[in-house]
Amino acid sequence: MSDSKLKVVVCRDLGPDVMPLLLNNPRLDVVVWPHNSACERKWLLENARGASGILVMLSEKVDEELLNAAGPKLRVVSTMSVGYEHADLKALLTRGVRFGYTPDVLTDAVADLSVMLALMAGRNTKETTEAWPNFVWSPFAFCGPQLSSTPTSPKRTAGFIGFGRIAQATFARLVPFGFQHCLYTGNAKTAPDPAADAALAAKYGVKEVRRVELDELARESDAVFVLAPGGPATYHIVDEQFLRQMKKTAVLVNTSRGTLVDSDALAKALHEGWLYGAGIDVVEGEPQVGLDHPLIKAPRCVVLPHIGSATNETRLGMATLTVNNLLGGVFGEEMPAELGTSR
Ligand SMILES: O=CC(=O)O
Repeated sequence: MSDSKLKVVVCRDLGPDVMPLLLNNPRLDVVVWPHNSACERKWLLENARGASGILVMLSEKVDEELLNAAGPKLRVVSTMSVGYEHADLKALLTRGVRFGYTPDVLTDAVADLSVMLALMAGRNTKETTEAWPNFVWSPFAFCGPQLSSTPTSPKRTAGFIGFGRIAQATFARLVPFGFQHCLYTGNAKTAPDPAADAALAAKYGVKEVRRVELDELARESDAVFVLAPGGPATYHIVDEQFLRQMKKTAVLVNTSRGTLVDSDALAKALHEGWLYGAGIDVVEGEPQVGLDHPLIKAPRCVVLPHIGSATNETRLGMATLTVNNLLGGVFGEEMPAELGTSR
């Protein structure tokens, strides 16, 4: 490596549309993990030495060990994710290392998938897709609760654990399904704000947007969406007590982090019919999830392999933003989405 070039380490090849932004930059020496799999820790620690920038995925832990291995030239870590539980922000801050992430670009894709999972959970998708070749049609086979409101059951309430950008985009999609009530749990450190709730209700043209306690949300919601960040504060926030209070016709959707839902409790709830169904994009223990995982075996439970943002448009947007964050940090310029400054 020539001394005048800045070294950047990239933990996944981001493909022909995005990699040239790095590879064609004459001021950079680019080191890329050469396999289509999660980057090996040993390789990362060895190659990080002397790097000015590191581009990571959710699978790479950004901790003291990695920052020490990189050393004092490190200026920026850029993650291709909106979540950042894998990064030790205190350790980054102490060293003055900037951190980029990918908010906003994935909001619509994850909101789309959240609604899709709510529909799939109520319509027995797991059982129906496994029905052939022994399926015999009958009038009430596979019937489940309807997500949209009906003349005989007009009221629909959505409950959101976490009410950030993705949750609000999800609610906007549910309004045409007849959801006139929106309940959400807020950050315990901030006070409820009825005026802000009334403004949101007016924005969506619905009867109610209201911050509530977890118990009321469990009792009143027809569809519960888990959309809060992971970490110790939200660990198993959906537990047996929560699930026992849900309506028997309700569905639960988790598109945030597997750790928010107690998998054993949810499996038991589905086996015993405390709620109707579940749509899960993130599970505890991923990506090492075997067929013996309690949620894979649970009835009326659709489990996807963490594909919330997996559309062509969104993943390309995320990859481009991640690289632009890296470039901004490495060259001491503005980063389009720097944690702490971008929102
Ligand atoms: O889970 C996905 C992300 O954090 O981007």
